[in-house]
Amino acid sequence: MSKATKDQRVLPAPLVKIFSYVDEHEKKFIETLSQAVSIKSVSADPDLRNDVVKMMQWAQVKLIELGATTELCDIGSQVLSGKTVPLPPVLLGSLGNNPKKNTICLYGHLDVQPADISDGWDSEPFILTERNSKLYGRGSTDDKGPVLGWLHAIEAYQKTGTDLPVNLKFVFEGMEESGSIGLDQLLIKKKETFFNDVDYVCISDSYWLGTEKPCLTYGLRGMCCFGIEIEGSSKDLHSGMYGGTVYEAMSDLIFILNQLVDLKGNILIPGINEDIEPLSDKEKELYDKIQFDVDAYINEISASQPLQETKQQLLMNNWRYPSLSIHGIEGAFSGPGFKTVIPRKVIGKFSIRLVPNQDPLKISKLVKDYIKSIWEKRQSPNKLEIITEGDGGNPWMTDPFNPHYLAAHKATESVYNIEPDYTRGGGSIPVTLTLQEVTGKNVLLLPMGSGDDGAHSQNEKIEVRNYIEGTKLMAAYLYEVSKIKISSP
Ligand SMILES: NCC(=O)N[C@@H](Cc1c[nH]cn1)C(=O)O
Ligand SMILES: [Zn+2]
Ligand SMILES: [Zn+2]
Repeated sequence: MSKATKDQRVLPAPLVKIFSYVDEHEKKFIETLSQAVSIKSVSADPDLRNDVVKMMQWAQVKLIELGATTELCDIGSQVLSGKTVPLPPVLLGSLGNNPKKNTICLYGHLDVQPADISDGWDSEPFILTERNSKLYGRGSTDDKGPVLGWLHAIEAYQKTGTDLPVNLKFVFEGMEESGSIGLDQLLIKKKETFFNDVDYVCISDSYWLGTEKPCLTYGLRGMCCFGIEIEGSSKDLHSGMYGGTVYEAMSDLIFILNQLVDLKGNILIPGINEDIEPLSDKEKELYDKIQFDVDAYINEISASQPLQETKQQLLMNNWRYPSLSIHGIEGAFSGPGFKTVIPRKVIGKFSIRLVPNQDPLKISKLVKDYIKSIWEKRQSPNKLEIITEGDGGNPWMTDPFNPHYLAAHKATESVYNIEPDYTRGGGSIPVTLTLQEVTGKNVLLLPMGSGDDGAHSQNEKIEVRNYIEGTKLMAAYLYEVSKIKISSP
């Protein structure tokens, strides 16, 4: 038995039951997301490291409840803000080992970006709050909602008595928002064992371009994070007593930060654009076809105007050219009012998003050489140190015209009754290229959330529609990907 969807597209019979189950369990699925959001799994904060561990253990219980075999893998420790802290374990899981079924590896992350109501949230970031069919909370869309989507899609198969048509391998980490430190080494170690029978990899950790049209993501930028540490004295100083008598660390830092990028976003580091792939006519055409409303994009964030005039230029700048962003200054006074102090040590933090062909190590060297050359000119007696976070993340891009993307395309049509757009993303998921390399198989990025979800920002949310239809999309994807005939080598 099968059922026709709105525009008479025929929905395969197992999906009819599964979709109904998902609709009937909307409240329960939201409640589970609310539990996940309540765990403050901020990977950047050493004081919250236990919460990230708790989050990983919570997810392990969920996988076990679905019948998966699991392992929490120790990946060592890191030095964070001067303290040695253990890295959160990576959760690996397996469900099913039928040699006749395709094996799909699902990756997601359970750590989140920092958040505090004082940053300007309208409700507590770690209490999932529903307003106008939108679920607000840190991690709701990045990436706890999508991870739960997979678990709920599997539950829907099981509870409706539908045979899960694929074997699954799970890779859930707790350090993605902090450079995925330690993950690559573990995955490379497991290449011949855990990953040896994987046929496809799917990651749900990107977003639609806009708010209405579903997308399949086929490219991501990479990333390098830097800290410029300048130390001027052994303690903060009264600016009345010491102002005019010492070389100030903050002025040195601003001098450097101001020479990284110009008003139009051009990166001022010599050689930075050397390896960027030239734009072909074929690629140029792709940007014309994409549905993207520049005004809506800019209005949604209440910015005054875009950096580029046209849709095409804006998309290219976000997807195929590198960008440099300055994020903050550790050690600088940032509270209300005036604290008339000269900070003793400041760390300016910035990152560069990298594009295909750019190598994080090469870029790192260019950046360090450039900062040293500026520092030389400054002739300050203060101490300078350049800090990097991990090894940086590689950019990733795939050719989406293959059976795997076609399966996701069909799944999208089953749920949304519309063909997805094929888009790239400006963000980074460092593990994408590693998963492609350790499995030797195609990686698909299947977004659940919408372009205005505000990941990393105040009032991050996922719409109930995206959460629930996205769960159906994952179930439909597992159905479609199971149908791909893979010839044995
Ligand atoms: N949803 C993916 C994501 O947000 N990734 C982060 C990765 C990151 C953060 N710090 C270092 N790497 C991103 O900012 O793109
Ligand atoms: Zn994410
Ligand atoms: Zn993120």
